[in-house]
Amino acid sequence: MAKHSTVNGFHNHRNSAYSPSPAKKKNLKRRASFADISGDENRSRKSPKKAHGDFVQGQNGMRMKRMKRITSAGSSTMGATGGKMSGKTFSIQEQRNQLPIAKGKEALINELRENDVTVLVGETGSGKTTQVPQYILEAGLTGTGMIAVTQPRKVAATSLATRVATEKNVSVGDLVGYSVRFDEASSSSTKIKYVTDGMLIRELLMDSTLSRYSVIIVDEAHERTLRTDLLLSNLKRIQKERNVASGDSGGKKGKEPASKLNPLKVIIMSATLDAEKFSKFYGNAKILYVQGRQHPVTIYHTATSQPDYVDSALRTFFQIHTDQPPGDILIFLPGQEDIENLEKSIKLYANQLPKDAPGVAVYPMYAALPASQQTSVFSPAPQGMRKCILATNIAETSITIPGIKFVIDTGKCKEKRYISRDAGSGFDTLLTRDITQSSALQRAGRAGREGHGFCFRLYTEDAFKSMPLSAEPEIRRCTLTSSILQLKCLGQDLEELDFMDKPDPDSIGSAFAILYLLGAIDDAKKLTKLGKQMAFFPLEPPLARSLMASVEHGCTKEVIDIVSILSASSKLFYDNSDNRESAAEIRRKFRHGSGDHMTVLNVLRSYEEMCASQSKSGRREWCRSQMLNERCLIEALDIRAQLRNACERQEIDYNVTCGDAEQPVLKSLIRGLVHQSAFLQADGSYKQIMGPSIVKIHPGSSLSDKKVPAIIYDELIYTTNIYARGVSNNGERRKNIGPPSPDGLVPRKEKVLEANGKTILKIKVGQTLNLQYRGDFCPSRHIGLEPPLVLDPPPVCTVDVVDLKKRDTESSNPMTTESQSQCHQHPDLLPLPHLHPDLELQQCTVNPKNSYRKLLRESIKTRGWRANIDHGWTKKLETRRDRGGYLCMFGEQGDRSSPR
Ligand SMILES: Nc1ncnc2c1ncn2[C@@H]1O[C@H](COP(=O)(O)OP(=O)(O)OP(=O)(O)O)[C@@H](O)[C@H]1O
Repeated sequence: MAKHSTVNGFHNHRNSAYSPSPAKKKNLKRRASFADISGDENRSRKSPKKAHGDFVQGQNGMRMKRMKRITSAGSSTMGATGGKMSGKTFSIQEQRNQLPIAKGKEALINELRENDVTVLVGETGSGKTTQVPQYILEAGLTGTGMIAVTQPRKVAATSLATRVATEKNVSVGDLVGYSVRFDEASSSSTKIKYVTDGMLIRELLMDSTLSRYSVIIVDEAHERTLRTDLLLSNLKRIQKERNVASGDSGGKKGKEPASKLNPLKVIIMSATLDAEKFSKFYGNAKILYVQGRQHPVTIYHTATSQPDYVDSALRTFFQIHTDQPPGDILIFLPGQEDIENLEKSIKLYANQLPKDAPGVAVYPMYAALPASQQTSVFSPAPQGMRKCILATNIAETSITIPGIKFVIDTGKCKEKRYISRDAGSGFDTLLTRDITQSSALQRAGRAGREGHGFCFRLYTEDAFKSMPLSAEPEIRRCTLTSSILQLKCLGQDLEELDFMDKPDPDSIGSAFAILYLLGAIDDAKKLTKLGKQMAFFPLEPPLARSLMASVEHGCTKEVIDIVSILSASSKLFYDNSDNRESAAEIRRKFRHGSGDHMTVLNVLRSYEEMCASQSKSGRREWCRSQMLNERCLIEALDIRAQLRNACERQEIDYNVTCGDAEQPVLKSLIRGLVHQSAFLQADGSYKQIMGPSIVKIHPGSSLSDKKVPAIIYDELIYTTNIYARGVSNNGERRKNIGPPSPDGLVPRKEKVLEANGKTILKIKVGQTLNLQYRGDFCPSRHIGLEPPLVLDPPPVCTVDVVDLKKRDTESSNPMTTESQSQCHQHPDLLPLPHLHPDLELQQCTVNPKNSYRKLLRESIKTRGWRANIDHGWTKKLETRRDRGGYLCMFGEQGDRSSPR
């Protein structure tokens, strides 16, 4: 491979076997409690002193030299297996025995037996994920319980279960199974279950101590997904309940179980983990280290930085393809768009290669693709072709893709991030950014699974060194709505949980506001009956709320269809900027005037009609001709079956239909997407109801060429602009609202009160005031809880009046307890904000933005009202200092806009 030092200007800085980065080595030295189960005596002398626990010498330990010998022998004997089952089993067993972790098996088992919590660090490919569960099972550490191995991604969970089932010579779902969202393969004989971390969190709702499991292995913990963090926190709690009589376990085996519950062992694993941090979180748990990897990976860096990483990946690919021996290539790119572009270019240039050159089979791999298409990458390349997989970081951890010898790493990824802008009013979006050192090591680790591998990094070694060691935990950068709801069902408060890293108070405030709007919590932040029902469905809270609303509106059948499509992992309309217009033309017949939600319903209806008369190939052809993603439809039907099942258990009749009427469906959707609404501005753009962002309708939407007064949307994506995707018209809805009357929402006119010669106005204005949420945010006191249902009348019309003189008495509350509860039950209306008796009034000088003022003026004019809104009333805003974010505006008498 010396030749590679010139490829695309690459430097081979490490001609030796792949080794931990300098930063990682430094980390290892800092360890408090350290045991080397590889049994390398030389290393053991260098290891730092243990802080507690014994230093364990692997009984079957191996030395580095010996490992290298085994390594090279192994690389030449392994490969895609085939032939008879017995031969295959033998070869796989041989393969297992050669894994670095196998040499320390005895020592590892002893450590796991001794410790309730263990942090296990081992290089990629050392055998942690596939072997540790099997060792535990073989050693009888599980008792009658099961072993759960968590994975951040579905594809990893399913492919690992398949691999380990093969190693055990059983079918998937038998001794070895998996459970991922909307898919499960397990039975009463399952002892090892690969699960996504999200699924285990869901299991907590049913069984708060996860009593079915004796061992829970949290794999790839370095990714620090939100769910992993929730799990880590809960596992700590569960161990306290299950393992020890009282106090902190300190990661040590409890002597006296507190109850009859079986004790739980927790193992935290990764190749690139800040082991000390995890150890500390679990009371200085034991850290074990597996030295070595089965096959070396040679890493190359570019001599200069490569700003056009797609072009650079293209050139590197063809240099490998034309110069290097057989072996498949895995290219890491940030997202779908880059993958599609590179796929096109590779196919184009591959056609121009000399006739005798091997062909190229390109496979894209990203989360939005259907599961079956994702798993097709595991099949061998067609005869005489080189497989080229273009993947996002979905392929970064845990998985072994047979045949991969070369990895090209662009050094970029997309990261979900909460765009806060103004606190509490942001949204999650995917942003392209540089990867971390952890990711780079994981990506390199995908080569060298079956033999010597090579990784070409499209960035310099200096760039690698300047990357952060690991990513910011998701809990610090994403919305917390779903997690808070799930925790509420467990009787837990996110703010009070013991996390490795505390979540951001602004994100917590925003999540509470949304849950309150959805009716999942009340104004004391208590879980409502409705919230509990919502959490029962494996859906994001907004979609779960829409489903619940459909019961009231008599359209459960239609809403389940729509949310099933929205919950599928791939997109129904699979197009890009090149074919968008032609695709829109072809799909015109499905288009519904109210927007994308009814449009997808039309598609699903047509698909089902067509399915009744068509064969499998006929269906595929129909979808192809309509430019529809059949995988999404198939998955949606599967999800629908599960949602119907869940409905049955909740005693909800999922067959209730509204026929062709769209209003009930839209009403239900609006109820769930209440916080994802925007209204038209004079310049044709849309302004968020909750939040200050200006958004445009995505060009792929059926409403992109329309200007409706208000919209709801499924998601916002952030590119050159902020685009709303999955858009429907919220306008029809407004006509139905009318003046808020019975149900305790007394018409405002009658609520005009005077206090000390002043008319006191309470105005709900949405979050346009840039108010800050705080950790102890109380939604009902928040002026920003304006449901879009009251868009018309526009925001100024939602003026409510509060008698400040009476604010200390119960009657001052514009909503009595009774009326509040009525409101909660009312499908269309939410309680008006009200003054709380213990509210201390403060003044602050937050003014609405000019744009808001302009909007008010226009709104008032439209309704034929008189108002002098530039004067006076915007000047004062009541707020409570420690809470921020409330409340009332005052105006001099006469300032108030009032109906004619
Ligand atoms: N599906 C598979 N097909 C072929 N070989 C596999 C497969 N899965 C695992 N292996 C083999 O087992 C080895 C160990 O895999 P395992 O997933 O246990 O490693 P690991 O230490 O958990 O590493 P990582 O953190 O990178 O997943 C791989 O390097 C590969 O040789």
